[in-house]
Amino acid sequence: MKLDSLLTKATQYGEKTVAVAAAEDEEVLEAVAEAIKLNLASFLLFGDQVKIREIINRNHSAAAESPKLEILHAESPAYAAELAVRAVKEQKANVLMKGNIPTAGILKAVLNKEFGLRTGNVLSHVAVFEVPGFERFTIVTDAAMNIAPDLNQKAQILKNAVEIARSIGIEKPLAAPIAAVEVVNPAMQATLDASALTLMNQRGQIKDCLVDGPLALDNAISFEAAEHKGIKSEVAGQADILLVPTIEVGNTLYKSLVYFAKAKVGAVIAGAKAPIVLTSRADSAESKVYSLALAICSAK
Ligand SMILES: CCCC(=O)SCCNC(=O)CCNC(=O)[C@H](O)C(C)(C)COP(=O)(O)OP(=O)(O)OC[C@H]1O[C@@H](n2cnc3c(N)ncnc32)[C@H](O)[C@@H]1OP(=O)(O)O
Repeated sequence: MKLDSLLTKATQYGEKTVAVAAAEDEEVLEAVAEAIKLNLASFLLFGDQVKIREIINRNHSAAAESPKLEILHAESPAYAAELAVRAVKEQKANVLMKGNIPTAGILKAVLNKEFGLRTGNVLSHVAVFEVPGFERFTIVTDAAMNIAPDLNQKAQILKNAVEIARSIGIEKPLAAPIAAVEVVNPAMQATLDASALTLMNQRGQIKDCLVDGPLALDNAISFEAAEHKGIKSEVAGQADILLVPTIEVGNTLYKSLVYFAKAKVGAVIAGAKAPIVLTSRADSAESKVYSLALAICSAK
């Protein structure tokens, strides 16, 4: 499947609004202008209004006059994050997007007890990849938020990924909890958690997906590798979701796919009251637009 299909899908959800925190950022505004051109959403831009206006007038004259764009001044990036988060909480916007503010800064606003977007669930990062040579999407979680999740957190991270998969048309995703080996080794916590998640799925504690693990990365995505090991599994060789054991594994896999495999990616933080787009400077403008499309598809 192609990430371009999400651009079409995202336009079919009626008018959605994205609140951008600290929007005074060249790359973020490039993605906003492109999203407006594609008719993906309307935008509330919180931040330094002089800088925002200057960037838009200089680089995006078509978007400058668009009724889909509103600029709301905030004295500091932290205050812009608070205002953007509040706009989502008050349902003036359906999606939150990070601008020129550190990741930890916006996540702290999202987790704020008074005005944040907590639901009681674990929030987690879900990345959807279009990998050259692979027909299906590959979903990696969690590459960017939860550092070393325990079993309970992994179960919730998986549920978040299943929701995202279903929002883009994968009705019953196949999920592989990834470890270094495909057998249970009591010395490797990832294999113990993977087998518990598999049983939780069989007992109906994790729904709307098929979980089988532990699987090593090769058995999860390659039929040949799985066959070579004699693994009998409905997930092996065709996993839609790769649930990684730690942020280091996920982050390295994410960056390997982008830099070595030239994969395209869109990603969101799921599990909050609304999806959150956390782009970084290193992301391409295309990737930022895919992330916006993914967030719009998964917004309630
Ligand atoms: C893949 C490309 C993009 C990247 O490379 S991004 C770079 C890598 N990512 C990162 O550096 C972020 C890694 N994560 C973190 O730094 C931290 O976990 C994070 C998200 C900032 C939260 O840290 P802190 O603000 O210090 O939070 P804390 O642990 O003190 O907890 C404060 C309250 O928030 C809650 N919380 C933290 N993480 C949560 C989660 N995932 N889901 C739901 N709730 C969560 C936590 O339970 C705590 O609640 P309470 O105050 O005890 O009620």
